[in-house]
Amino acid sequence: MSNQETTLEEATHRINQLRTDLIEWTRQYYVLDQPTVEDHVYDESYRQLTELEQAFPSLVTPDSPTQRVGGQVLPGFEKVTHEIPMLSLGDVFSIEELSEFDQRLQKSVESEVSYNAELKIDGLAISLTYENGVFIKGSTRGDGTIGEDITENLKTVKSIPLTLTEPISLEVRGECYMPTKAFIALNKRREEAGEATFANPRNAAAGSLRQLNTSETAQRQLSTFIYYLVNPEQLNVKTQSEALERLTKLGFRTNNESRVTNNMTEISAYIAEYQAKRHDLSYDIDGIVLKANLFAIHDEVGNTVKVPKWAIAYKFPPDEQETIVLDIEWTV
Ligand SMILES: CC(C)(C)c1nc(N2CCN(c3ncccn3)CC2)c2cc(C(N)=O)c(N)nc2n1
Repeated sequence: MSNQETTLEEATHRINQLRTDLIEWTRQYYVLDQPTVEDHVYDESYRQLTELEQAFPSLVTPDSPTQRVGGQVLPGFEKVTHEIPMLSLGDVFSIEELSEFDQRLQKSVESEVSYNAELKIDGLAISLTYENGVFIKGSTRGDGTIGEDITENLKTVKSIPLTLTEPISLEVRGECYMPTKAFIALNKRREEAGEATFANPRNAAAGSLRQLNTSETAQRQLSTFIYYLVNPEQLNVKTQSEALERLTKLGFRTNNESRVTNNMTEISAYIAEYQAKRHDLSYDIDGIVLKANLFAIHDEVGNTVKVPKWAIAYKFPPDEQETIVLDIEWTV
């Protein structure tokens, strides 16, 4: 059927169906890592949606997948103030130090402290704000109080939902990262083009989000793991593990390897498991993050100026690969 014969009503119906399908297929592929349609099916629907939106521009919506390709060259990035500061994390480098942290925390609260153990993704911390379920602002952590508005770049990151499954207003925080495969391919392209390569995926992710040409960001295959719900009481969520489940239901990509641990034995087992599995993952991690699971404990112990007293990062020792590289650089 050629466009001039398509009435506005038919186009509206067709565009709505195409957009709904493409949003769901994007979620399955980029959020759940469980695609259900072949690429050519996705591509054909995407082509039809683009064609119809060009013929009927009034029918384009902010959450249409066609709005994710970027294409603007931004003059710069506005500053954003984080109303609730993005804290840093204290870190420890041994099980003994971790145990001291655990004992200190256990002593300072009545109840038994269980922790939500999470992989520490080696990316860039971001904040995402939604109003009535629509993505309206995304920013970098910056110095924790002032970050940069990178909304247009984050719209090109396919695992970030442009609309939530519920029309609620909230802020979430997480890590934006470049999967190892994308990092290797990017550095290969840059090397072939005679450009400088990135030292590691974290730098590559940071460089990709700082691109003023948003279509360049769109090609960098960035992904996200969301790990923090600001104001969990607003959603009547009591623990970190529950918050992650809620974030997943809302449409965010969360990391499946998180686990509630009830004592140092379980924590040590989690650390050993992921120190061994570290290089089998499709992304870089540099340790694990332990958070008191009950939010009531967060309120009870509070934060210091920079870091929460209810969370700690355990950093893995640099593995032999990193030290060898260091040696080579050192000798050179
Ligand atoms: C919400 C809290 C503060 C407990 C928190 N803070 C984090 N970070 C703070 C320090 N950050 C930071 N970044 C740059 C400079 C200083 N600090 C980078 C994020 C977390 C990072 C990860 C991760 N990487 O996978 C994670 N699973 N949970 C986190 N949770």
